[in-house]
Amino acid sequence: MSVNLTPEQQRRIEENRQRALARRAERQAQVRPGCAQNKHTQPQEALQSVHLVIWFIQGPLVSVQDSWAPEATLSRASFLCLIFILSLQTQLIDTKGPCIKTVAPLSNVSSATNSFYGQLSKPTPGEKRPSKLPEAGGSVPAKKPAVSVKGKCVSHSENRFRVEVGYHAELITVFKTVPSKNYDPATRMWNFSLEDYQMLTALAGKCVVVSRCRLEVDIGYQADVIAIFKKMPSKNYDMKTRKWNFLLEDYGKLMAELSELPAVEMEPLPPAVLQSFSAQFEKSESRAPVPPEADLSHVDPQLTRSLMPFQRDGVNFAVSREGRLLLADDMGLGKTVQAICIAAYYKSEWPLLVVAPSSVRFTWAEAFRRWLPSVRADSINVVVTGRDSLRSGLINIISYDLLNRMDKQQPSSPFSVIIMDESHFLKNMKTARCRAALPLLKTAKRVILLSGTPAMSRPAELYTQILAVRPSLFPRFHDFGTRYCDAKQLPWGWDYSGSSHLGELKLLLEETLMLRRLKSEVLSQLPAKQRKVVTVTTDGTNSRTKAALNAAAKELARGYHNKSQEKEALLVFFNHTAEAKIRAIMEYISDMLECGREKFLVFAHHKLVLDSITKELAEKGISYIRIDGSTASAERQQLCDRFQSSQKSCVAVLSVTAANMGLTLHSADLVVFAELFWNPGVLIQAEDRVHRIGQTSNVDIHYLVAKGTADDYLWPMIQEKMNVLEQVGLSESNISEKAESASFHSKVSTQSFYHLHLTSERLKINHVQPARKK
Ligand SMILES: Nc1ncnc2c1ncn2[C@@H]1O[C@H](COP(=O)(O)OP(=O)(O)OP(=O)(O)O)[C@@H](O)[C@H]1O
Repeated sequence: MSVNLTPEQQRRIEENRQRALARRAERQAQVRPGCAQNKHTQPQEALQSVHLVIWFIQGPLVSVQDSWAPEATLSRASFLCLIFILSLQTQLIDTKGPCIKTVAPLSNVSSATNSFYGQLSKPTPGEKRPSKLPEAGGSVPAKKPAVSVKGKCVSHSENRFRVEVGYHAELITVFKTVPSKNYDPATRMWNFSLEDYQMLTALAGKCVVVSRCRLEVDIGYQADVIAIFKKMPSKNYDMKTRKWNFLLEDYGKLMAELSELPAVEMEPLPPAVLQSFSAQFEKSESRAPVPPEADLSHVDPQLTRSLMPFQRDGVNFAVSREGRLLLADDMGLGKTVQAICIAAYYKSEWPLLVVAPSSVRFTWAEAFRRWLPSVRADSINVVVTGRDSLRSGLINIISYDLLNRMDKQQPSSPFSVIIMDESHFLKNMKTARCRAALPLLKTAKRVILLSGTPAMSRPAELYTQILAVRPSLFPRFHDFGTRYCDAKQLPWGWDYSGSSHLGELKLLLEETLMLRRLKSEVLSQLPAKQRKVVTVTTDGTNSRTKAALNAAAKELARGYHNKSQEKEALLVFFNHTAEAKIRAIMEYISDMLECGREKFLVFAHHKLVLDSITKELAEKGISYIRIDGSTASAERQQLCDRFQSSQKSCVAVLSVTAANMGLTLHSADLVVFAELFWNPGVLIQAEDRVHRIGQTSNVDIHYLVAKGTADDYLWPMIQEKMNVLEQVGLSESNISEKAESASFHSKVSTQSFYHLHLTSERLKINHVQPARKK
């Protein structure tokens, strides 16, 4: 519950604050006589400054932002359980050195809305800080490092709070400057009036880039701050976000002015942002310059003539970035052909290395033969075993896993042009494949990363790809993690699994290294994709399976402290779910065939499910292809060709993990997900085997979801991850939000009946049959 401060209380707070500031200025002048007149003299013994940061950790107790606003609604109770960090500037005294002017920005302040900086660390009103324009890799006023002391603010008595913190001499000096100070010998702690709370704290804020040319300031209310905002030529107040935004070219001026305010601490933009938008800080332009047309006269005309206009733009972008980019076009937009053209532009620097998932190595060889007929077929070397040479061809194609083994044989890399297909394979720095690939990428002059889903679940997965293309942007993962992964320090270490400032990350990637076009943007003629969630039941499964399913559900529901135990329990539940869903899956497939859907894809995860489907299709005499982890790379293309050219009913039974990429199966227009998978990127990739260049019909995607199974956990998890990817521009649409919903009840159930809330006109016609009740 919050209690509004009366205007009188607010006035008194402000008066107290001003009085305290004046007293402090006076005292400093006494302690450092030279300093008052001459800012470049420093006292011998006085403490320079103390920097106080307070973190609210108990959200429900306090309206954090309000707590520093003059019209604050600050709860008295909110002082309970406040955690603060006292950061002491430990600059030592040097008679000849300059007086303190600036304070280091605290790197551990997590957000503008929940942190306070101590005004006592600030220059006194008479002191001036140097105002600087941003420099690449630097920030606005340089500040000295601070040391943090952790403690708590706790309710002491009515209208008073006490600070629970270990002994710190400098801190005590600060406490003694607070007008309402009182030392309680019983608790052996200092306590203060609530009215002096603001004296100990300061308003913290930060800038976030919100468009190519504008930044937004995230800060609480303070009249002086608003006055500065209003002075900025490019000021704009966004009524929706209730925040002020400015052109990037005003950033230096804005920061310099804000740094003059004693009770305000602004966190500067990260160096990577300053570096990426450096031209924008000079003069902000809303439109990115169009890359000049690259001279492709030396590339095979067969290839250049076939490029679609957006693909040609992709090549121009790559050349304008000197052959280093992450091409993140939607699946099926022809990244392969663009990559081949970009690599061909740099042919004088070959041999070329292509690293790809093992399942698509031969597809790549085929693509080179098709698009670059000028390269002799025998100069294309597909590495198949660890004993093969990696350097024998002009074009060398190898899988990620083999690369790891080859890397040990061949210490120095001869490759200056490298294509990394499905570059999200590099998402985990700790994996052997990533460790093998990064040194190669480091020495290569041209780095062409391809992925329709560069991050499958969270922003942290982008880091290695950014490092590969632009190593100078975030040399340290932690810097990336604190800004974009909502890094949190937990008792066992840092957690980077979150996400933050996603809009800025998207802009930064687009500005520097990533090109991503969506099908909806560039292929207006490509038909729509319609998703439907079909609820199936597990009725009719045998009692043993049901019992196992229920036991697994209970096990998961009991709650875990440990994430890995919880994951394990979910996996067990997922396994039992597979078995419990088999009957419903089979009925759904039969129904699709019965109602005239002749060709479609069925994705499943468990071998048991894949086996059951193929067994039943074989028994019914329905033609099918199957691609799973055991299918040889060379055989996959033949199976796809068979499916693509088949004129009669044919079902492609595919493993969601082994067949979600590198395949073109657009002769079908329906994809059924018999099982879910926790990684939304994998699901979208799988969908796009059908929704790609060459598709002429609307595409239907059906997700079979069973209530009371692991799907209840997986579906929301997928949705949540999808939301994050959508914000960073790496997913066109949220699977579940845009999906229509339908229910499909098993025929064998005691209540079995067709209850399909059908959405597609075609299905409606086929399914409007008398309800088949038992
Ligand atoms: N300019 C073009 N002319 C003719 N066919 C093209 C062209 N560009 C792409 N295609 C065809 O479109 C299909 C999809 O291309 P490709 O496999 O390169 O897409 P992708 O973006 O790499 O997809 P994924 O991310 O799913 O691997 C392929 O069959 C390819 O041959």
